[in-house]
Amino acid sequence: MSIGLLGGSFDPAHQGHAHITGEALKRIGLDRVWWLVSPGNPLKARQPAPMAERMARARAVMDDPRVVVSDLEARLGTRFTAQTLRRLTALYPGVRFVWLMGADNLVQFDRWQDWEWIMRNVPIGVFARPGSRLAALGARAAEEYARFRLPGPSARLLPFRKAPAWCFLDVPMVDISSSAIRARGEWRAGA
Ligand SMILES: Nc1ncnc2c1ncn2[C@@H]1O[C@H](COP(=O)(O)OP(=O)(O)OP(=O)(O)O)[C@@H](O)[C@H]1O
Ligand SMILES: O=C(O)c1ccc[n+]([C@@H]2O[C@H](COP(=O)([O-])O)[C@@H](O)[C@H]2O)c1
Repeated sequence: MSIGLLGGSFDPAHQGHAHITGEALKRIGLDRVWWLVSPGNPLKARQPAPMAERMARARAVMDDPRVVVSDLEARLGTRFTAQTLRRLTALYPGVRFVWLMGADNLVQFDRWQDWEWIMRNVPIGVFARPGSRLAALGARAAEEYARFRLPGPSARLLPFRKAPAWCFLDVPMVDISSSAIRARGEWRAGA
C-alpha cells in the first residue's frame, strides 16, 4: 500500500490542494492520499482557523474515496513534519509513504526541523506552483540532493525507491492559495 501525505494548514482548503492530490494519485500511482490538517505550521506566526472548521471545509473540497482528511498530527501531538513522519513510519512499517508538497515549500525546506532526516528517509513529490517553480529548482534542498532527483516520467518509482528520492512534477499550475481566499474575505479571519 502506498500513501501520499499532503500536510498543510488548509486555512482554507481549495482547488489547488485538490489538483495536486489528483495529480499525485495519477502520476505517482498512489493508492491513497492523506491530508494532514496541521494544528499550525511551525514557521507561521498566524493562528489558523479552528481545526473542526478547516477539516469540514477540506472534506467538502476533496470528495474522493481514495483521499482521507485527517487531524492525525493533533492526535499524535506532533507539529513538526519530521516528528510526524517518524511516528507514522514506526506505526505503519508496511506502508510506503511519500511526502507531497508544493514548490513553495521546497524553497524553504532547508528551514524545516530535521529536513535532512526527512530527505533521507521519505521519498518526496514536489508539485509546480505559480511563482515558485524556478525558485524551487534552485533551492538549497534541490541542489544538495540533485543527484537523487528522479525525472518526472519516473514519478511512479517514488514509493518503491529507498530515500533519498524526490521528483519535481511539472504539472499544469493552478493559481490559487488560501491567503488569496482569506484576503478576499471568503474565509473566516482565524483566531
Ligand atoms: N495551488 C497550488 N499548487 C501547488 N501546490 C499547492 C497549491 N496550493 C497549496 N499547495 C501545497 O499544498 C500544501 C498545503 O498548502 P497550504 O494549506 O499552506 O495552502 P496555501 O494555499 O499554500 O496557504 P497560504 O496561502 O496560507 O500559504 C503545501 O505543500 C502547498 O505548497
Ligand atoms: O517541520 C517543519 O519544520 C515544518 C515547517 C514548515 C511547514 N511544515 C509543514 O509543511 C506543511 C505545509 O505547511 P503550510 O502551512 O504551508 O500548509 C504542513 O504539514 C506543515 O506542518 C513543517
